[in-house]
Amino acid sequence: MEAPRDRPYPVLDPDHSGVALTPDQRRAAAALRIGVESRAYGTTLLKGVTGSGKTEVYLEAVAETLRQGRQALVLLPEIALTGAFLARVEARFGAPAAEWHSGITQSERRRLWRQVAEGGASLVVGARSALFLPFRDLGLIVVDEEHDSSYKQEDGVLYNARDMAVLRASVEGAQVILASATPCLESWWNAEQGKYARLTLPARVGLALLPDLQAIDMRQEEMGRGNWISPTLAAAVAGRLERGEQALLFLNRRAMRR
Ligand SMILES: Nc1ncnc2c1ncn2[C@@H]1O[C@H](COP(=O)(O)OP(=O)(O)OP(=O)(O)O)[C@@H](O)[C@H]1O
Repeated sequence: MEAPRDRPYPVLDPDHSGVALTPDQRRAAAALRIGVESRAYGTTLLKGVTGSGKTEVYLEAVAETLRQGRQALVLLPEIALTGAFLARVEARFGAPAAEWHSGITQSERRRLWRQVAEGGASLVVGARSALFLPFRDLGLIVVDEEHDSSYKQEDGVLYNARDMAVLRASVEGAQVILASATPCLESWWNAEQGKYARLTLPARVGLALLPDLQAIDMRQEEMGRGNWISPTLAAAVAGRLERGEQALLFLNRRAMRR
């Protein structure tokens, strides 16, 4: 007897809602739609500053995949698998996507595994291991924040989900979209070589302004012995504190092992 947990996922409506895209977004979405329509393999690097509307654009490619009756997979770095993204997908397609990550229960896993194989799950949002699900007819893989180091599995079987996505898509006749504001060098090089198509969203949507950025060249700084904060940075922080404001310093948590 079929257990209730093995019921199919709700059907997503590719035309449920959507924002009016900007001309840059429209151009990028049209190129991605053509790729999906081809039902053939292809990889596109979708580059755009934070807030340039990359997600809206790749959701259009997901919509086209659904129209084609094929399945789509959106990979997110583990940490980004938040309710906010799932809520956004649900608002776009009128029903929730299937979720795959380490936090779901064993029975959900079983349900998803079976439904993916039977075609009862048309959109999966997941962490890197979702790449190994037995999709019946996979038409699109989106790797969001493709530069993120959490796509690298470093214990047991070593692999990078970004590369596996490209490999799987080439086997399945599917499209890959690598989305990032700061693509990794490997993807950039593949685009330069013409192996990947490249689409760029040059501007933020709406009135949002980019912050002022300044790179400090440490070779030009007069660093005291044992000091690792440059005088320029120290002065910038002090200036903010004097004005009663706050400052936040980020450190890279994951140092590359040598
Ligand atoms: N054409 C549009 N009209 C109105 N709002 C839009 C449009 N495109 C995107 N937005 C909104 O702008 C914000 C940023 O868009 P989106 O998340 O797609 O950008 P992004 O490039 O994917 O950002 P990130 O790099 O942070 O992932 C979102 O709140 C989104 O709903």
